[in-house]
Amino acid sequence: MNQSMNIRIQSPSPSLLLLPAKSSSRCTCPCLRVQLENSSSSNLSKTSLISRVVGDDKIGVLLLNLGGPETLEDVQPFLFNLFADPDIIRLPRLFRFLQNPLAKFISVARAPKSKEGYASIGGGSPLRQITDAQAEELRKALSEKNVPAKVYVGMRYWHPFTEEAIEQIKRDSITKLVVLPLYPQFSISTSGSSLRLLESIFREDEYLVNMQHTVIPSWYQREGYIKAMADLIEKELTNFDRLEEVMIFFSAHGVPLAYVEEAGDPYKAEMEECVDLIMEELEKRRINNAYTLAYQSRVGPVEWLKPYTDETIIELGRKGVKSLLAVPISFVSEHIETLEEIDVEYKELALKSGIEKWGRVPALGCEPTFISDLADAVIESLPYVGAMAVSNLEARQSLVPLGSVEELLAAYDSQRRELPPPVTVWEWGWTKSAETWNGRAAMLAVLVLLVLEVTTGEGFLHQWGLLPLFR
Ligand SMILES: C=CC1=C(C)c2cc3[nH]c(cc4nc(cc5[nH]c(cc1n2)c(C)c5CCC(=O)O)C(CCC(=O)O)=C4C)c(C)c3C=C
Ligand SMILES: [Fe+2]
Repeated sequence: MNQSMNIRIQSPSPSLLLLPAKSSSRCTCPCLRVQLENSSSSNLSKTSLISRVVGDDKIGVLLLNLGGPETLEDVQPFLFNLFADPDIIRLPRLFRFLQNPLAKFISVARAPKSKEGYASIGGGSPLRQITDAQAEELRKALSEKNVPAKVYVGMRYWHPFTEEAIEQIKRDSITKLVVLPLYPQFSISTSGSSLRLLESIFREDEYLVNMQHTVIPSWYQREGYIKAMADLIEKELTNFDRLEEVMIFFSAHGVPLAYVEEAGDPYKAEMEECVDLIMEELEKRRINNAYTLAYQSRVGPVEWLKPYTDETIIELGRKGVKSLLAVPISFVSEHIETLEEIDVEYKELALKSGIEKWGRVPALGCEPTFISDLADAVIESLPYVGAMAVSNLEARQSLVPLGSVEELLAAYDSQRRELPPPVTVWEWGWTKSAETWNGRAAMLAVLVLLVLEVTTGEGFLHQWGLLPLFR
């Protein structure tokens, strides 16, 4: 949808500038392009141009990520933070007051199963450690490209929280900031949620008003990233005896279907395009294997993006596929859903379903081609000085459809406003206020029942077999 998405969010103040993440090898980013074009006539080296862009500024890069529990005790509060996010559990405006009680309920109900998963991968998520390492490698890569920068990590649901990173950015007196979500593809539930939080922090902070900043909303189309993914797949294929018979199985984290179909989340379109680009790159290397894309890790009772990974594995086994290479595609670090769900659960399912040889491509982590490409993305997106930034922004806007992310978030919000409530009880009343109070009373009653169910282990959800849906 938005291969060259770039817009300026029209927020009160300050605005977040969203820039496209162009490929370094065919950089069309006007700010740098203008500079580089000028350079050939004035014989300035690329290095001195970059140092002119950087000037006396203190450059910061903020990596946004999900965060994960570091110990088993962290699991329930981490899940609470996740489910308390209105971009993860979407309640109609009338029922927003139930967001936290509901998050409490679901986090308590889900914690035992999640803890088992985290216990099986060593007692906690590796996400903080890996993201810190990526930040350090990115800092080094930027420094090698003559852009001295500090790189910060801001997690959405666990330490170091985005708020903590922002405080450090202020303490370090950063003057130019590039915001880089570590999700290759944009989803309302991941980058969207982090950017929404960031916008609310920026809006209320006087220091941040004066700091230039740009956002790279997604970067799945970058040549360096695509090549790095193709490299990993190519290497892993060599572990199979008859590599031309291996089915390349892209498994992406799912999102509820309504995000895409009703709220305009570009996630599915970006994911499909990303897979196509990787396969095109492999074809250039004469690797023409069959491939498929499916979605994993669904949570809760609603429909998610299909096909589901588990159902697809069973189907492939039934069709006689014998060798499968799983490729986690929506995330660039190892995490619970690669280490436990793919490596243990899906592998077991595949072997049971008749697949004889199973392989898995590792997550990118600190792979050098990838990190170097991220550094290029940052350099191409550096907020540029004063009026130049505005005129270049206008130039950029003429290259691409305007307002993609803004429209996306606006569409999402308006859809949320129009959503019918999850239960119809609030329509009992015959005045607005009666409706409101009827609704609140009914939801509270449901909550009390839910809490009783969780504490006693008995009740209507268990009877209807619904509780396991949260597990
Ligand atoms: C692109 C990646 C991700 C999308 C999209 C996404 C959406 C999404 N996730 C949940 C619920 C849970 N996610 C959990 C963990 C988790 N999610 C992602 C990535 C995406 N989520 C990662 C990388 C991780 C693992 C972090 C780690 O600790 O290693 C969890 C907790 C784990 C568990 O209990 O299974 C939940 C719950 C929803 C509801 C959602 C979209 C609405
Ligand atoms: Fe998730």
